[in-house]
Amino acid sequence: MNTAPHLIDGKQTAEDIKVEIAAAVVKLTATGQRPPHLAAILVGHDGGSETYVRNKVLACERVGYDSTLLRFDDDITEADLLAQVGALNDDPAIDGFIVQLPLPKHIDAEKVIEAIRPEKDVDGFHPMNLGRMVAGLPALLPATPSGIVELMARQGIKTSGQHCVVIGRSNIVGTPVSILLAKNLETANCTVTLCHSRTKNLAEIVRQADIVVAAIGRPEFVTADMVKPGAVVIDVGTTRVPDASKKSGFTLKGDVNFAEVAPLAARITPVPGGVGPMTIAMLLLNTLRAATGAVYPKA
Ligand SMILES: NC(=O)C1=CN([C@@H]2O[C@H](COP(=O)(O)OP(=O)(O)OC[C@H]3O[C@@H](n4cnc5c(N)ncnc54)[C@H](OP(=O)(O)O)[C@@H]3O)[C@@H](O)[C@H]2O)C=CC1
Ligand SMILES: Nc1nc(=O)c2c([nH]1)NC[C@@H]1CN(c3ccc(C(=O)N[C@@H](CCC(=O)O)C(=O)O)cc3)C=[N+]21
Repeated sequence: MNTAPHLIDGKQTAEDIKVEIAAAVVKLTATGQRPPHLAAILVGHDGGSETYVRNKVLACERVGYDSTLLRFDDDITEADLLAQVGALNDDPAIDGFIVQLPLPKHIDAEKVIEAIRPEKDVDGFHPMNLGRMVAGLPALLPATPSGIVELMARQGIKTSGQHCVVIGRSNIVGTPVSILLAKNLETANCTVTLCHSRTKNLAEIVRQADIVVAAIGRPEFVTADMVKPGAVVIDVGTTRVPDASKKSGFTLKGDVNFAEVAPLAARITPVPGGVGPMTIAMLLLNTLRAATGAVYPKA
């Protein structure tokens, strides 16, 4: 079975974007400005989070940004974490920062996100940025949803008038991507259905989709019987499933049963190498926009 030609290569597309960003950094620094500076706060020792944060820091170096990683044990108090957020807010050498999720249970993640200054919120999770996005105002857009839109745009996938079924309604993926895809934007104008754990007849609804976006965190949840032949399938899920045959001890699984679904999909994103690298590319792009005052003009 040859599935390669219809793979949506997120890794390559993300590389293309990083080359563009690196060129913009060269231009910026040639005018005497310092390079953009991204900081990340990581609490605890979750393996997945460590990988993503490390990938983000490496990506910064690749495009010529400065980066700072602040690590804390998972017994850090909410007050101490909020103080760290405040320090980054006030640090003129930091253009943008993220607080890696999930946070330990004793910390209110909403409170931490709201404490981030919107102009430094390069994750686009702050209610100000989400609200501006909904209103169609310039905003720092959440990285995974905007990465999905950008990936489809650069891969020439037709979205206008298409029925897109999003599975999952989290604040960081499902809800914002459904809003973006429904907007009157060049790569959007979809008719969107948003499904979640209370959806009745989920399989039947997903089968009506021209475009499926799966963001639930359940490995191989979307099976062949749920997908209309010729549909475009975007797999956001990244779950580490124990695998003794791997040196790392796990395999990264998407929310789509790739072996079953790939043969009948028109185009499909792989995991890894699909949406994940785009998330990082869009985070870098947001950092450039924050550094240059593209959304919130610098004082
Ligand atoms: N590639 C990337 O860059 C990124 C990948 N991810 C990955 O995407 C996945 C989803 O992440 P995230 O959105 O944060 O996850 P959350 O756990 O926050 O949300 C999961 C959503 O899926 C819904 N859901 C769960 N089970 C079912 C089911 N059986 N049927 C229908 N809906 C269901 C939930 O519904 P309800 O609301 O009713 O509970 C919820 O809305 C994870 O694997 C995560 O690792 C996340 C961010 C970035
Ligand atoms: N504040 C915050 N912002 C986030 O953006 C955020 C977060 N918290 N918490 C967790 C989720 C998850 N997430 C991913 C990012 C990149 C890959 C990625 O690059 N994946 C590679 C593989 C990486 C690997 O090998 O494990 C790929 O799919 O090809 C995956 C997942 C961002 N998230």
